Amino acid sequence: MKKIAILGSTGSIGTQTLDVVAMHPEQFQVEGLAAGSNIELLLEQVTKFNPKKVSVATKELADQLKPQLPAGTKIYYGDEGLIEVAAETDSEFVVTAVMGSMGLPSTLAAIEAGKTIGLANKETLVTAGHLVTALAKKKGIRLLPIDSEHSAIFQCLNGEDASSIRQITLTASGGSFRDLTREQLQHVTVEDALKHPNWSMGSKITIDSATMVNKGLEVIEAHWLFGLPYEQIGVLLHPESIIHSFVEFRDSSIIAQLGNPDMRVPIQYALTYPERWSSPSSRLSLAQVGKLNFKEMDFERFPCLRLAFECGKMGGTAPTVFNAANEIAVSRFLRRDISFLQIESIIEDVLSKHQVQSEPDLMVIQEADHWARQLATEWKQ
Ligand SMILES: NC(=O)C1=CN([C@@H]2O[C@H](COP(=O)(O)OP(=O)(O)OC[C@H]3O[C@@H](n4cnc5c(N)ncnc54)[C@H](OP(=O)(O)O)[C@@H]3O)[C@@H](O)[C@H]2O)C=CC1
Ligand SMILES: CC(=O)[C@@H](O)[C@H](O)COP(=O)(O)O
Ligand SMILES: [Mn+2]
Repeated sequence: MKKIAILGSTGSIGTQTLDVVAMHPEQFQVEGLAAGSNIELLLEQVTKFNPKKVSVATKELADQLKPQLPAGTKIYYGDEGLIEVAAETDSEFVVTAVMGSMGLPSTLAAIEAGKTIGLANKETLVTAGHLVTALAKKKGIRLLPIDSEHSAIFQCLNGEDASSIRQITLTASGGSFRDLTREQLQHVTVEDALKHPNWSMGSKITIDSATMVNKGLEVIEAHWLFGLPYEQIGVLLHPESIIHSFVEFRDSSIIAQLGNPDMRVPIQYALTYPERWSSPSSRLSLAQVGKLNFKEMDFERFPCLRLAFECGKMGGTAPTVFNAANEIAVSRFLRRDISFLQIESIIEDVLSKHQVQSEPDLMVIQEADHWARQLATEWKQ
């Protein structure tokens, strides 16, 4: 029986992780669950999975939930609560599925405590990839990808190392507005942006997909997970999201991973690695699909992808600032405070004012993150 903890259990990845757990009740024991403010759903999850520790965003929420919890479940809150669930349970495996760079301290704490990581929270690796991967290496900890593209690359590699690779290619659906011109993007709404063509996900990542920031974050995530230079990481537009990503090896063989878009597959693969278990995901019929489409990425149409490559290559605090500015810009767009195209204006403006620091330690990373958030919050046209 594998003992696990889930950070962000009430979100899109968190609930699908619990779906996988529920399909294999003899194989998993849930030791800890951390949520933000959805205490009704957290309580349902506690009733069903009986964790020993839970955490919520604030003391007020913890006080509200506490009287309803079974005697065996302890409750914590805030950043320390998240770290408690990440590092201080009997779990051997932690799924990191909170949204944003707020997941960094708990991910570091889980690694420090010797837990295997099922990594969904890509912002953590973008913000401080050098610190996370160095700590994982020092502790001998595996970072198993949950993000669909990275799970695909991981499956294609199947143990082969970076020296066999000519290039990896991450596929991109193009997001909610892939067929719109930049002119048309001026008038799009939040509701339209939230309609992803292929995946049902949390609102922040759905907006990131429409701006192509998501693919930019994934390029940086791939750099850290697979130890590849940016010159060996490509992106290809693939509207159907059937090929989740592929690897071209140095002998010119290409291996791709395919399947219907269903996050339960990469989540389960991370949880059961190196084994493959049966899954309820619908089978892919290529005969029914008939045809798959591909297109070169247009960096003029999707400038955030170009910015992400530039920040990745610059390194240091550049990706930290790219990510933090984007997190604030997306939350402002979702609050209808700025327009869709102003998301990229904010990222560009904040980056243009940033003095990149190389080899940043955790404190420098946190300062850069904080600085970028403040500028992005105050940004006006
Ligand atoms: N959704 C997907 O298919 C994919 C997601 N990812 C990545 O996975 C991560 C999660 O994405 P997704 O599941 O879509 O996001 P959601 O917005 O659906 O979920 C976010 C989770 O974080 C929790 N949370 C928010 N604030 C806090 C807090 N202060 N303390 C603890 N938990 C908190 C939320 O709790 P609550 O709701 O209770 O407030 C929720 O459980 C992101 O980094 C995303 O990029 C990667 C690939 C695919
Ligand atoms: C499911 C998943 O992994 C998301 O990150 C997904 O990749 C979003 O797709 P696009 O960013 O390609 O629209
Ligand atoms: Mn992805």
